[in-house]
Amino acid sequence: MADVDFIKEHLTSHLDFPKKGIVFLDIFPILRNPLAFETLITHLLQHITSHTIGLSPTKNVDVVVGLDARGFLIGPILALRLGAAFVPVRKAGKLPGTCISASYQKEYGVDSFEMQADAIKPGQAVVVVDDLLATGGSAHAAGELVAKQGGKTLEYLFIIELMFLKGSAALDAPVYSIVQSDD
Ligand SMILES: O=P(O)(O)OC[C@H]1O[C@H](OP(=O)(O)OP(=O)(O)O)[C@H](O)[C@@H]1O
Ligand SMILES: Nc1ncnc2[nH]cnc12
Repeated sequence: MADVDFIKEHLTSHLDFPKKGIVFLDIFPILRNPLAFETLITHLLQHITSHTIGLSPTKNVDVVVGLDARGFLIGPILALRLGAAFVPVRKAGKLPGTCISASYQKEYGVDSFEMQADAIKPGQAVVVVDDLLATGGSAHAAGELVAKQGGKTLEYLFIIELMFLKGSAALDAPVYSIVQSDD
């Protein structure tokens, strides 16, 4: 698809960042180009509204959950255009008020995520968005936080999926990624 190729052209890779042996895929060149950024957002919205299982003409996405930090660049825009709430999942210690937490292992370390305790209401339909799926640890922890509040994750959305890490196997809902990387 032309739009996928156009998005792909704006990804760059950085060997040995942030640690030796990691090939870091950078999405920021997409955001530097307004047409590429618009293409990305339109692609994801088109996917959500026409393919996300659990949606129908009468059933909408209630909440877009975005992961700290690069999920914050995409999630709020999707939420606004869908007429949905945006809820951040942040690294531990960054959110005020009562929070729920979940810890996770990622491609290069251990971390803990938090969500504000009243952010999602039982039964709400949720999509979780981030820039990249690696081991699935981060997205799994986010899904755990959604489930703890009684939300229903319909789908996990990413710009890039590192296929060799098989992160989608860790998740409790379908995964959609625009670009699949094998190395
Ligand atoms: O599937 P996983 O193995 O959990 O890895 C994916 C996560 O790793 C990266 O974020 P990172 O933890 O580097 O944090 P940052 O966004 O604050 O840089 C990326 O943006 C995802 O959130
Ligand atoms: N290889 C990678 N590139 C960018 N972000 C990542 N997060 C985890 N692994 C990553």
